[in-house]
Amino acid sequence: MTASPAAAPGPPGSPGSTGSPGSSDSTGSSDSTDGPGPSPSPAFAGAPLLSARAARVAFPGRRGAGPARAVDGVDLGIRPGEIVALVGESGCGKTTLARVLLGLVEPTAGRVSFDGRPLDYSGRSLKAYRKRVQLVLQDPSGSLNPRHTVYDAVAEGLRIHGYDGDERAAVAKALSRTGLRPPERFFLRYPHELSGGQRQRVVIAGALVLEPELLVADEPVASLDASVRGEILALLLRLRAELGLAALVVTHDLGLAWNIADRVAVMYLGRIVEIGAVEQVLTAPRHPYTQALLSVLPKAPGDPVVLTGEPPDPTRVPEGCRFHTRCQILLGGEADRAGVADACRTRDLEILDGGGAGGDGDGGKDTVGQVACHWAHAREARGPSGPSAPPLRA
Ligand SMILES: Nc1ncnc2c1ncn2[C@@H]1O[C@H](COP(=O)(O)OP(=O)(O)OP(=O)(O)O)[C@@H](O)[C@H]1O
Repeated sequence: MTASPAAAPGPPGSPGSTGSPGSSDSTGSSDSTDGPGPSPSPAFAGAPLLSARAARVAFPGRRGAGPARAVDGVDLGIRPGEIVALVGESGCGKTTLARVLLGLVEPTAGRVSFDGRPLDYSGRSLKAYRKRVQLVLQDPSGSLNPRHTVYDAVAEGLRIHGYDGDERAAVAKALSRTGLRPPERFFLRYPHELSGGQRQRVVIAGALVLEPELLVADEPVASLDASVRGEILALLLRLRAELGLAALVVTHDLGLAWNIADRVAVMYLGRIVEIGAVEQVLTAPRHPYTQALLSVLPKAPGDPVVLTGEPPDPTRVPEGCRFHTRCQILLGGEADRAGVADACRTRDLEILDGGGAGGDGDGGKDTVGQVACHWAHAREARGPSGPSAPPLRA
């Protein structure tokens, strides 16, 4: 086991609460990485493994309200072996988007494709799809049945999918992959006999046993002690290195995104408003919303951006840029000075994500590459002599 700094790293100014990959738990496994910070991003080439194109999900609204546009025009591609972190405040649509990508919710518009083929929502092919894309939930205590042994918990997926190979060998292999070794020592244990980190490994083994190509991990370390978070992050990175496993990691925690992701997608009110390499998005954010999220981290430079205006409500998505009613750039007059205030109030932008390869300006009228912000585009088009970078305050 590799010793690692006690404090987690994270983007500049992060609280350091995530736990860096390589910190220890009692598992006796050997997950470690070369140290804190974003792992060097491999080059991801070729077509996305999993993609959403203009995906929308609208739920019936509360009485008297319009439909809740939980996912409202999302374009995202995840390439084989790539780890994408999906971040944003509570209620922005992260879980709904994750459920769309898992095939648990059929989009009301747009489409999801896997391996180049649109998802078929009829029973049999959906079942086959769900083998290839597995979910890891945030709370191992909640997702493990206390009356099931580790063996049964891990074998459950095999039984659901009618696996006809050597079940015992498959369970042992999955447990081994998560660092629970020797696996047989864990077969007859119950969840209450395990540490939190070991329970999360069992949950991950239950996902791995079907040999998926992509994991959707919903807050995978949120319920764990800081001391074991790093172990689980290191495990996910090791699985990517060894198995080429891709992952979408849904999280509120920008420190976690920094530690694990190749790219970060920032979601606001049902739509991805910025996406890019983790180093770029978390150290040089282009969207005012991303800037605001980063500004409230405890050690962030400058003053925190206090977002004013109506809290986001998916039954009342504003006309124009969906962030404009709270945008510190528009409200502070910067957008006027850049000559884009009218566009902010009248035109929303939709990101076209090529799964890591896209640049800006690759779309049609109201679509852009990596940041959905008129002001950011105007500023960047004018270069260093254009309007200055925003102060990180309201
Ligand atoms: N089944 C549903 N019926 C109606 N509205 C829903 C339903 N599921 C989600 N919503 C609404 O859709 C919006 C997005 O919810 P979602 O759970 O996807 O957000 P989230 O970003 O994952 O939030 P959190 O981080 O708190 O889990 C919320 O306003 C939520 O109230």
